[in-house]
Amino acid sequence: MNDEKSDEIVVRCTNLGKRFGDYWAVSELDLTIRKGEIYGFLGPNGCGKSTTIRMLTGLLTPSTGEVEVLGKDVAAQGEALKSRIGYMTQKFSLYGNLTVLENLQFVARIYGLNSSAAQARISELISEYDLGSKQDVLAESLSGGQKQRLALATAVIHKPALLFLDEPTSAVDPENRRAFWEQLFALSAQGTTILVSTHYMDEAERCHRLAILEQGKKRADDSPSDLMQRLKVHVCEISGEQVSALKAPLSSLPEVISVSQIGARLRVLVDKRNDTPLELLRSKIGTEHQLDFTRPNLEDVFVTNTGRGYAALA
Ligand SMILES: Nc1ncnc2c1ncn2[C@@H]1O[C@H](COP(=O)(O)OP(=O)(O)OP(=O)(O)O)[C@@H](O)[C@H]1O
Repeated sequence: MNDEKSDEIVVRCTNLGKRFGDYWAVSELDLTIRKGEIYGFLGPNGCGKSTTIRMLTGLLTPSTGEVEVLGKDVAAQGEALKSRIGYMTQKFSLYGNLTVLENLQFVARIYGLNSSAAQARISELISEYDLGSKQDVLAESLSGGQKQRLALATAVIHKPALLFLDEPTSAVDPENRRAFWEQLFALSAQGTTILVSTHYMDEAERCHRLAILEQGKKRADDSPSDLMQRLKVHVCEISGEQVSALKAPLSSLPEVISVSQIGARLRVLVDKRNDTPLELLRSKIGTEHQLDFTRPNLEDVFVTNTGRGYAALA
């Protein structure tokens, strides 16, 4: 995002909900997303990320609520928005039996670019997304990372103001994921607003702002650093011999929200309403192990805003 933060609101929805039969896949969702932001939806499988994105793009009609995108009411003016938004799904909607170049030419035609504009834009994208050596290769023969780059290139061919990415990196390795995020930051710096769904913490941490979703409801919504700062738990770490034996006794403490093992260490989240967490844990584990506070991370935010953590701290 540009350093100069924009206040222009690109997506606003209130009380958004979607019911399938008796089941509310999304409910009571309020969102405000500003120009140039990379806004993340973080949540487990089935929490309603794709359903929300499909409602925001106008592909799915909401059961409740209103959605305004780029200043237009999606229900009434959805058609006018199509040329201003881009959408990339986890399945990379590419034509496997067309080459890289043919995929780009085809999508350029769909968006109504005339042939000289299309040619110029396609050469720009081929160079920007490093597809030069692959332009005559069938899309189905590309590697996961190359498919992802081509899918992003097709999603932005018409320079959309708003880009929706539904779990765009689930099929690629960490190096490709990092490179992909560099491309997202470049788009954001040019003013493109990006909404990205993910269940990867490292990816969520890169977003300017995040909504944590669970069972179709928004549990929290802020910048990753503010979410970490506002944690309702103390984050403690225990190291030493055979820490796994400590898991059960620590979990039995009502003040302990979660205990998770990371290698030879235990990460223990203690309700912040307890003022003396180290004393509390020490009383349970004895004197053999090292015990101290440690820096919070986004996983702590996730654990405390979903499931048992959410119920215990609400
Ligand atoms: N067309 C549909 N008919 C019935 N139920 C649906 C439909 N689409 C989604 N659902 C249900 O709504 C819930 C939310 O689904 P959604 O695909 O939005 O979740 P998600 O967070 O994107 O999950 P994932 O990470 O697995 O893609 C799920 O329980 C799903 O089964």
